[in-house]
Amino acid sequence: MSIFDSLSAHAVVPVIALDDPAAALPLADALIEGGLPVAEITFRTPAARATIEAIAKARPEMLIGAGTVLSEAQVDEALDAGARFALSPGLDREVLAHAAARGLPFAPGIMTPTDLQAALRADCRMVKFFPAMPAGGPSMLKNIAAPYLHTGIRFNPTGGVTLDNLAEWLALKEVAAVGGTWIATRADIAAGNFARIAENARAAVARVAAVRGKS
Ligand SMILES: O=C(O)C(=O)C[C@H](O)[C@H](O)COP(=O)(O)O
Repeated sequence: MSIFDSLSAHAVVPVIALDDPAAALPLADALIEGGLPVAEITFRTPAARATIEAIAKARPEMLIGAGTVLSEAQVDEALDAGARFALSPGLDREVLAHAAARGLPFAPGIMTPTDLQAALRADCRMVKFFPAMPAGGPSMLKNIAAPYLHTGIRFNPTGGVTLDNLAEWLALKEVAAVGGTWIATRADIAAGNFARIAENARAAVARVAAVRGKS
C-alpha cells in the first residue's frame, strides 16, 4: 500500500499548527483515541520538526506527514524528523524535484488546471486542492479534475473543509482524503483541550464510515 493509499483509507487528515512541542504526544494520543492516527504537522511554526520527531519515535502507529513544506531544507528536516509524506499549499518545482530525489512522497497544492498539469509532469500521485472552499468547493474540483481522471491523480482538498461539508467532498471518487484544522485547532491544542480533539476525531471517523462504509 502506498502512503497515499493509506491516507485515502483514513479519508481525513488533521492539519496541525502546534506552538509547543510538549503537546506532541498528548495530541497524538487524542487522535489515536479518536480513531484517526494520522496528521499533517505544518512547518508554519518552529515546533514542527520537534513535533514530528517526537510522534514518529514514540507513536510509530501514527501516519505523520509534514505540511506547508516550502523549501528543500524543509524537505530534509521533515525526512530527518521521520515524516512519511509531505504537502504544501502551492507547487514549487525545485522542492518537488528534491523530495523525489530523496524519496519523500509529496503532494503539492494546486488550484488551476495549469497547476495540475505541472504536478502531473512532476509525477505527483496526489495534490492538495487549496483553498478548497473559497476556490469553488466540490463542484469546482469535480470540473477541474474531469479531464485528468485517466491519469489516476487523487486530491486532498483543504481550506474551509469541516464536518458539515465532509460528506460532499468524500462523495467525489477523485478525493483521496480531505484535510483541515477543525479536528485539532491551534487554540484547543494550546489550551490542552485533548478530550475535544479526540471527540472531533471520533465524529470525523463516524462521518467517513457513514459516507464510505457501504462502498
Ligand atoms: O499548510 C498547508 O499545508 C495547507 O495546505 C493549508 C491548510 O491545509 C489549510 O490552512 C487548512 O485550513 P482550514 O481551512 O483551517 O482547515
